[in-house]
Amino acid sequence: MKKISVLGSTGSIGTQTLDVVASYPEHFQIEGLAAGNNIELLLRQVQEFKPKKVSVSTQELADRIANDLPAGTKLYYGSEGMIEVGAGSEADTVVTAVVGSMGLPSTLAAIDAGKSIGLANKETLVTAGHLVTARAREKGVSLLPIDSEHSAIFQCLNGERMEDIDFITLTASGGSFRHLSRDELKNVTVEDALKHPNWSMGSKITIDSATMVNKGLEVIEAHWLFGLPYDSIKVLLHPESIVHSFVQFRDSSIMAQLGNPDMRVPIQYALTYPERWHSASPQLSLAEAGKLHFKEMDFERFPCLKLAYECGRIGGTATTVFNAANEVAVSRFLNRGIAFLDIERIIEAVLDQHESIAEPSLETIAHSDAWARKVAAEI
Ligand SMILES: NC(=O)C1=CN([C@@H]2O[C@H](COP(=O)(O)OP(=O)(O)OC[C@H]3O[C@@H](n4cnc5c(N)ncnc54)[C@H](OP(=O)(O)O)[C@@H]3O)[C@@H](O)[C@H]2O)C=CC1
Ligand SMILES: CC(=O)[C@@H](O)[C@H](O)COP(=O)(O)O
Ligand SMILES: [Mn+2]
Repeated sequence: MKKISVLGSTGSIGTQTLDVVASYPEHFQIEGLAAGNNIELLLRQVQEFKPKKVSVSTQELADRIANDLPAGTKLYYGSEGMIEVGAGSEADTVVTAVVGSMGLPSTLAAIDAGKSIGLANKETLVTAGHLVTARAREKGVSLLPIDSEHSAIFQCLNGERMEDIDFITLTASGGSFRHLSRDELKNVTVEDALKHPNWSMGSKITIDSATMVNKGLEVIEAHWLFGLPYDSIKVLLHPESIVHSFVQFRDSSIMAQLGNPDMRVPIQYALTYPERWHSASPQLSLAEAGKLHFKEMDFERFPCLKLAYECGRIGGTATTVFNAANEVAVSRFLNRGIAFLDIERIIEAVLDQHESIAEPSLETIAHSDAWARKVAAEI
């Protein structure tokens, strides 16, 4: 029996993780569930999966559900609550499915407690990749990628030697506005931005996909997960999202991982690795897919990707600030406070005011993250 805790159980990745768990009740057991504000869904999950520990974002929400929990379920709240549900549980694997750099403390705590990490929360690696990967190495803890592109690369690298890699390529759908010119982006709406062509995901990552920040975050995520220099990480437009990513080796072979756009596949792989179990996800038919398309990335059309590479190459707190400025800008856009193109304008303006600090401590990262959020909120 594999014991699992899910941080962000009520979100897109969280609910799909529980779908996978529910399809193998004899092999998986839920130890802990952490949600933000969606207490109705959390309570339904508690009834179904009977976790020993649950957490919500605030004390007020905890008070509201305290009497609705079964006697054996312990209740926590806030950042400490998430740590309790992950690191403080009996789980073997903690799935990090919250959004944003707020997932960093609970991820680090879970690593310190020796838990395997099913890593969806890419912002933690962008914010503090050197600390997360160093701690995981020190503790002998696996960081198993859930992000579809990174799961693909991880699968392609199985049994391979790093010195045989020429480069890896992350595929990008192009997002909701891939058919629009930069001029046409001026007046796009939040509703249109939230219509991803291939994937059904949470709102923040869907906006990141439209700005191409998501691919930028993923380039930095790949740098930390696979230890590759930025020159060896490429991005290619692939509108169908069927080839999830690929590796090009020095003997001119390419290894790719393909499948329908369905996150239950990489989630399940992270939970069953190194085994492969039957999946409820429909098999991909290449005959039905017919043609697959690929196109070079246009960095002028998608300047946020260029910015992400620049920050990655600078290193230190540059990526922390890139991520934090983006989180604030996306939230302002989703709240209808700014226009779509203001997202990239804000990220750029915050970065212009930042001098990167190399090899930052956790304290320096927290300080840079907070500084970037304050500046991004006031632009
Ligand atoms: N969705 C996808 O297909 C993919 C997502 N990812 C990454 O996975 C992560 C999760 O994304 P996604 O599932 O789309 O996001 P969602 O917005 O769908 O879900 C976010 C989850 O985080 C919870 N949460 C928010 N604030 C808090 C808080 N203060 N305390 C505790 N929990 C909180 C939410 O709770 P509540 O709803 O209860 O408020 C929810 O459960 C992101 O880092 C994303 O980049 C990566 C690849 C694919
Ligand atoms: C499902 C997943 O992994 C997302 O990160 C997805 O990749 C978003 O799609 P694009 O960023 O390619 O539009
Ligand atoms: Mn992805």
